[in-house]
Amino acid sequence: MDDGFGGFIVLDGVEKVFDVRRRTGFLKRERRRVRAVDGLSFTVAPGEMVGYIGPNGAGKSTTIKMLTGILTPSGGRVRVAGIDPSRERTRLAHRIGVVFGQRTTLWWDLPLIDSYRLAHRMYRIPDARYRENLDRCVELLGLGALLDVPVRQLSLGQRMRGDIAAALLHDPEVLYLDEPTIGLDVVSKARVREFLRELNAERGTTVLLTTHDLQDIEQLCSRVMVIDHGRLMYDGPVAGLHEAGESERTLVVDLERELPPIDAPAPARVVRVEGPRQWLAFPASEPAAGLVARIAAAYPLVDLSVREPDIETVIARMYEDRASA
Ligand SMILES: Nc1ncnc2c1ncn2[C@@H]1O[C@H](COP(=O)(O)OP(=O)(O)OP(=O)(O)O)[C@@H](O)[C@H]1O
Repeated sequence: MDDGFGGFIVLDGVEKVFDVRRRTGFLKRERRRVRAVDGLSFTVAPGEMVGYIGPNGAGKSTTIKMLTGILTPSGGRVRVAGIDPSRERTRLAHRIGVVFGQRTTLWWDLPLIDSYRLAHRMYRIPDARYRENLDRCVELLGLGALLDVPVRQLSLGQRMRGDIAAALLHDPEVLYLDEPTIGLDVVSKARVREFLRELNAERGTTVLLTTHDLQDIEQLCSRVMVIDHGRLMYDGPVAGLHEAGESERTLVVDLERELPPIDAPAPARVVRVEGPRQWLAFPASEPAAGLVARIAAAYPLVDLSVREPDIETVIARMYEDRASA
């Protein structure tokens, strides 16, 4: 639903200030105001899948909490599906799903299926709809063999898939994901990403994704927002983020023997040599294939891998660029 302001999720000049009291002596207390979100405005259209990233303490969780109605903004206006989250938290709960990678909403000592049965009753999901959604999640997330296993016995990847299913049984139109791939192995990450891609494509679910893993964003989102000190620093395509931060990937090359630094075509260049291993930096916006082919043709190559830039580095470089502009 559009609320007349051109978005499904709308933030307009939103602020959140925390009053923090700190003990500084026997009877002394110091009051400090933390401006966690500082005049934040953005809109997300229905069906968009948007990355929401920033360094630690940037204000991401505070934003998500205001979007779910857990926290009330100190100023400005928030609307999700036309609903003011802090005023109508319960009504909104039927329209949104939330997954926190670091916490589970599942019942720890009970078999996985019991948490789903509870959600069925709590959200008053019609029986046929519940069955259909459960079957779909079980199939796509590979939960079949896990339904009767107590949650505490699940691996992190299994638990995360279980949590994602729990957030989707009531057919939410919006899904907030906070670090959904944190701590997962490569296979589990790929499975979670594939599922989210399908969910977004087939159901048109609007997704707001918070993560420290740049690959989550690159593989899932066409748009990314960067927040720092509670303010929006960047809002645009993922490729533009690399350009804005001039971020670089690293090609790690293992040669048969120790050799002088590889003669790489600019702007790629060797940044480190350790015995037969060499590290080459190259622009993240360019594919690695050409560089790899050139090196493979001219050098005795044993192995290679590509390392992605991390979000903190990309954002740090954005700052450097702005400071020197
Ligand atoms: N309940 C609270 N009381 C006081 N200060 C808070 C509270 N919640 C958050 N803050 C402060 O607000 C700022 C933003 O925190 P927030 O948790 O939103 O950041 P974040 O971007 O989610 O960080 P991270 O990536 O570490 O989770 C931080 O300075 C944090 O210490």
